[in-house]
Amino acid sequence: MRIVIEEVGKTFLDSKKREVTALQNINFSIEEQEFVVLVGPSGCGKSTLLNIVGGLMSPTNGSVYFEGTQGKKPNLGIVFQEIALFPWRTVYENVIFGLEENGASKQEQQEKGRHYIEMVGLQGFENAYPKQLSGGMRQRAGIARALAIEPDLLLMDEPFSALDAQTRTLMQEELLTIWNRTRLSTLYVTHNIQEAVYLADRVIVLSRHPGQIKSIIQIDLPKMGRDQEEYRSRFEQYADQIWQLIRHDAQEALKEG
Ligand SMILES: Nc1ncnc2c1ncn2[C@@H]1O[C@H](COP(=O)(O)OP(=O)(O)OP(=O)(O)O)[C@@H](O)[C@H]1O
Repeated sequence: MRIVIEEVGKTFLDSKKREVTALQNINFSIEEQEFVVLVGPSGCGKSTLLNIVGGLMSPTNGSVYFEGTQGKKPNLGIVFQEIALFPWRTVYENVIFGLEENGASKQEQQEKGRHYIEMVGLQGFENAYPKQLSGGMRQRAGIARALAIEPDLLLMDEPFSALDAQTRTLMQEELLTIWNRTRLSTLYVTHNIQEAVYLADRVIVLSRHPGQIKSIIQIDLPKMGRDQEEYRSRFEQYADQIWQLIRHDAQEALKEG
């Protein structure tokens, strides 16, 4: 599905009731089967924008259109950094949660539950509870739950940032493999530039105060296997280009704490 973000702005009131413009004049689209990554320093409005696209927050200005839904509510799969699994449900029960909510038949729940548990590599853990799983496994379960409803758009907000570096690298690889099988339109938030270049078809770089689009960069590297030796120098060029765009804002963010 194609999603259009048009003239989106968001203003908050801070603790002293002063207006803070978190987002201003945001225009971009997420094309059918496109993986778009939002990147920018702390406080540039990445999460706010993701929440607005996901309908969890309303914009002060502008709109988000889901093309072809004819006014019907789009189906959204959401994965957050904090693993929001229900602790009292098993992996299987967590994965089929959205299907139950959508009124899917028991047979559909079973088929899709099994399919997506297998896709994220959690077969054998269907009856485990979240507390019995490692952080990486919990994130896999969260991803399976988001995928099971076969969403029109997959939204991911720093899904791997609480994981250790090695698990994170492995999960990035797995996410690409999963994405390659599902080809879902995806909006992914990170402040990790390497992760952005590794995953994205396009990287949207945000500046802060107010959060605006600084640049949109198409990553012209093959989608799979970008970390191979032959692409290393182009990979690093993209990463450097993005860092140069963010550097000043990141320094300012650091000063403000
Ligand atoms: N509910 C709120 N009330 C007031 N200000 C808010 C609220 N939510 C966000 N903000 C402000 O809006 C700006 C953008 O915040 P947001 O969390 O979207 O940024 P971010 O890029 O996701 O940051 P980080 O990378 O640190 O998570 C910040 O200045 C933040 O303080």
